[in-house]
Amino acid sequence: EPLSEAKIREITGGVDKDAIIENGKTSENWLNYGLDYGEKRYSRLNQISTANVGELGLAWYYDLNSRRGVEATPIVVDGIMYVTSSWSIVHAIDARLGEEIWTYDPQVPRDYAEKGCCDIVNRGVALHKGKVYVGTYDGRMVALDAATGQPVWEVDTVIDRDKAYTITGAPRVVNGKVIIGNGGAEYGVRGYITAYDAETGEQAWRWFAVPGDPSKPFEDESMARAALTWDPSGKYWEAGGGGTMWDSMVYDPELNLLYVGTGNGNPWNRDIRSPGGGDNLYLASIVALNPDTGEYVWHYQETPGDHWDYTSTQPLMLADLQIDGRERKVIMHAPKNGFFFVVDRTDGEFISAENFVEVNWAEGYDANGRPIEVPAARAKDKPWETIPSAYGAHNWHPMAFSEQTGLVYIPAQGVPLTQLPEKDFVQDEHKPFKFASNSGWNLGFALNAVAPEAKPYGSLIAWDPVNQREVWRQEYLSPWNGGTLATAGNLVFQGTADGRFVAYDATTGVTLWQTPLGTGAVAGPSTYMIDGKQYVSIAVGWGGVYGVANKATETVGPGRVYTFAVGASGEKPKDVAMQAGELVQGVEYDPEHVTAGTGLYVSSCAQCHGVPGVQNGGNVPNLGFTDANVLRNLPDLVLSDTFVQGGMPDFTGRLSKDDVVRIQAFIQATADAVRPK
Ligand SMILES: O=C(O)c1cc(C(=O)O)c2c(n1)C(=O)C(=O)c1cc(C(=O)O)[nH]c1-2
Ligand SMILES: [Ca+2]
Repeated sequence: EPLSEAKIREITGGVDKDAIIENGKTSENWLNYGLDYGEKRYSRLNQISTANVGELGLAWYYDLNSRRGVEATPIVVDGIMYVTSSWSIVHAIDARLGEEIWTYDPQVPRDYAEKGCCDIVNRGVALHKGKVYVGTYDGRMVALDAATGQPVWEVDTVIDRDKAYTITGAPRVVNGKVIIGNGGAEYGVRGYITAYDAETGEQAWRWFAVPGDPSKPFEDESMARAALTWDPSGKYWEAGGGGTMWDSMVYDPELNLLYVGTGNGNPWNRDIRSPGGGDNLYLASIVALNPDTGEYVWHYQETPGDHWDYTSTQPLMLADLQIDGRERKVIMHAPKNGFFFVVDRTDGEFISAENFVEVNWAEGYDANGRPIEVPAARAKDKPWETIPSAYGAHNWHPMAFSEQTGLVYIPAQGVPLTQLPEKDFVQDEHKPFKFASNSGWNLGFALNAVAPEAKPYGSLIAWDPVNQREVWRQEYLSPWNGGTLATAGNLVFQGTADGRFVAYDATTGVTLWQTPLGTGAVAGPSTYMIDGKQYVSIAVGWGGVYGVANKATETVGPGRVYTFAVGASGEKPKDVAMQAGELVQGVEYDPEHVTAGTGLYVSSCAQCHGVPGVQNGGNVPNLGFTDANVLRNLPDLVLSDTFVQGGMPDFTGRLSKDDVVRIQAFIQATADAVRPK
């Protein structure tokens, strides 16, 4: 029997601060992005355990009708699930049956796709007193009636529509305010976070992560102090500075503090952004704010003077740990820079940091919490192989902390990359070989101008945060594996890049159960009870920044939610086998065009399509494996709106027909060069 609107109103109407805190004692529901306010993703449910996890079967699946990245953690209350798919589309699902209640499409203009760095993704909704909140890719915050999916209010979060601001993160609701940060620091924006009254949408406060033009009054004291750490000769405020808070926000109700992770600088290259050096506050930091006023309380900067896209937006986690015989209220964090941080969340005091993967930019952290840098990592005239790279030793994929084992389960990785400082950099200039600059990127580095030596890897690391050491590790076929979930059944769940959903023994790392998902999974799973039975759900849909151009599965499937229960025996839909890619052949070209074509490909195509014939294509096709007729027609296709509905720009006015002929030459020549003789 379908749920009535009245029933949905009654159930969702009860979701508020008290309900989230109360739910922390049982984990019956999944009411907030990371489960509880501290976002440990540790469920107290233990009906599914190491003893019976082998009997998990498919309860239901639900098609999200999307072909791009799905990064959302399903929110569930009393059998009602809310999840998002690509293009910020919201699905309300009856989780008893796996059937649609409603969907809401915010109609993001498809040509907005190129204004975000990293796929048209969304990490999910917030739920509060009968309303569902979604941040849209084009930067709006929309409140929906949880029973009908009808918009109740909508606000534009973007302060300057000439800049490439996006939203990909899940909003959080704290003390009756819905809070969201924006993305855009690869392009050149000034990062900020905004709180709106959850009932009306009226703006309550806004906090900027970096200072604006120092010749004008600063918004607050924290900006005045931050400005002292930037060199104004670089006119950082014209590009915006960066510091976008595009993912993590956690809340401590006792201390009434909101913690956010801030992003990288713009451009990435500090020598351009702030020529005289400086820490460039508050880039790559954990910042504590008063959630009622937006006032700055304290910060801890993990990567002073960021130069490598070492964002600190990765999921933060609050726990109470026994350290040196004392109980400490801490934040645990594994940002892109490869170190695992434990910080006192009452005042931001540094407790410890150890690298959880190989790193080459710093030797460690001193007692004051400053990195001991390797000088060559800031070489001005030489290429530097970044380990970890801008993909992060850990990215947005949520980690989990088991209160049973005391271990943090980190989706860790390495994706090889070199960066070479760019000469004669001009902000917002489209220039051949300047990566993605025809879509507005500004890095101040050439990427992979020199081939990296490292090999890609992906691992699940079980990390002891007190002793700062690895306890066990699972190696994967590929980087870019999904978020983790820990449960009181002594289990860790994770979806993988190679298309499996796996349950591990949380203590030993032994694989206890796995099932194919048809496509790579990147999102975090959730678990909940319905009518006395425990379920585990995961939203799949391969994508995100690594997933647009690479994949590790032999099959492709649409975005789906899969839900599992002990003893269930539902049938999985058939996976579609990938057509084995054949390198494109026989398109005539002028070899003299190849070098110019390479530069234009790097500035216009590589961000999504990857290296022709070398990468295999992710959720966007690799052009080395395209049909010869498509490649012959490339000028017509690129200089038209043919693929705009899929998110590809019409390059009319930004590339000439001659330019595209050169790109065509590069693609065919590269396919010929990599073809086995
Ligand atoms: O600087 C930014 O504003 C910004 C935004 C985003 C985003 O909103 O998705 C990502 C990144 N940076 C980023 O550096 C990054 O590695 C990344 C990966 C992803 C993803 O969803 O897979 N988003 C982002
Ligand atoms: Ca970034």
